Amino acid sequence: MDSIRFENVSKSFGKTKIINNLNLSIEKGERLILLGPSGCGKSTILRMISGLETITTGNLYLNGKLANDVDSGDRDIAMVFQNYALYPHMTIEENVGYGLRIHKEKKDVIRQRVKEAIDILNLTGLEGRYPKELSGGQRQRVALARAIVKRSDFFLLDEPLSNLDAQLRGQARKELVRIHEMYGQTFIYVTHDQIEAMTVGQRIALLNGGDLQMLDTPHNVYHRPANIFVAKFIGSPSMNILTVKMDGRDLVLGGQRVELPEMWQKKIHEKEGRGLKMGIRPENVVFSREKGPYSVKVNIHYVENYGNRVGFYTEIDGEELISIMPEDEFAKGEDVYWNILPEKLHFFDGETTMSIGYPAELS
Ligand SMILES: Nc1ncnc2c1ncn2[C@@H]1O[C@H](COP(=O)(O)OP(=O)(O)OP(=O)(O)O)[C@@H](O)[C@H]1O
Repeated sequence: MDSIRFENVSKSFGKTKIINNLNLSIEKGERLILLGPSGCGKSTILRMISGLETITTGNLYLNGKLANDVDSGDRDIAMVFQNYALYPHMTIEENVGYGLRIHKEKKDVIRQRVKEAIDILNLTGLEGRYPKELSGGQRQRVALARAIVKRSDFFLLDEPLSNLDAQLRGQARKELVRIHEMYGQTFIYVTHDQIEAMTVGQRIALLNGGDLQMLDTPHNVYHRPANIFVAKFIGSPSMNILTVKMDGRDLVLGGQRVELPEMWQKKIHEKEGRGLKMGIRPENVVFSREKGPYSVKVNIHYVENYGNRVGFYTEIDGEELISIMPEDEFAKGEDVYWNILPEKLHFFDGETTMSIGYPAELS
């Protein structure tokens, strides 16, 4: 049975539609990420699950039961917010146990669960301090401890790491996965950080402008993007997208022709006549001084050294193409071959922007 199910759910504020006919089924115990640009409706979805926001049309089921009109307090939910929302006048221990006290749990149960949460989150020794006496990372762990003591079915996290610096975020990501593995609750995690999405998620729901763009594993979202939006949103620098044309058996780009292997010929010809966009990730763009079986000549316009790798920029018919390679091999102004790797290509319908799919040989 699914644990959370949105069925044709829309949400409007006044006349503005924020969520557009959402159908989304989240499995019990799953770690699902809601990812998308600012304002796409991630927090609104989380708030509808928690009952802090109403549903305009459609149905929401929690553990198989219609929950549209169930009060927030009657949904078995723990939430962690971006600003942690700790009570400043309560000690850490009091903050962590607060939800249990409100629910009138027995004193020894509260004591035991609070101790366990404080241990798990490495807060031992800080029990008597107040939130203002903690670092950002410690406060974030208190917010997590306060949520896990509730042992709720649903664990909702709204950008819980966004106030931490990059190093702490890396540690906290592992911490979150560890906690999920310990308790196995259904975990819904809102972020606009693609690294967090890729590393924490078992599945990612990628949204844009209130529409679900793709729901799949991090691997498939990265390697088999459903459309150009998904392809460009995930990955940094983002996927190169070039406007190309097929002429007979040849792919035409930058006035040059490359005969593609048979597997792509079939796939592309099924979709002919609608304009074609070709995608390739920067790490799969290989430049060389030697011509390969599928090559076009390009001129390097710009070189950027990132320390552990180097970005080479070129243009094809006015569209930018970036290559990320391990070594600083080529100079600005140099002509090189772009040796195209057919198994690393993506093709999209130029009108709908949807992926045309992949040859059977690559699936
Ligand atoms: N109570 C409200 N009244 C009117 N508009 C709202 C309300 N809450 C949210 N919105 C609007 O709904 C849209 C989606 O907001 P939401 O907070 O869900 O986005 P988000 O994807 O979580 O964004 P962010 O990553 O910036 O937090 C935004 O345009 C926002 O301005």
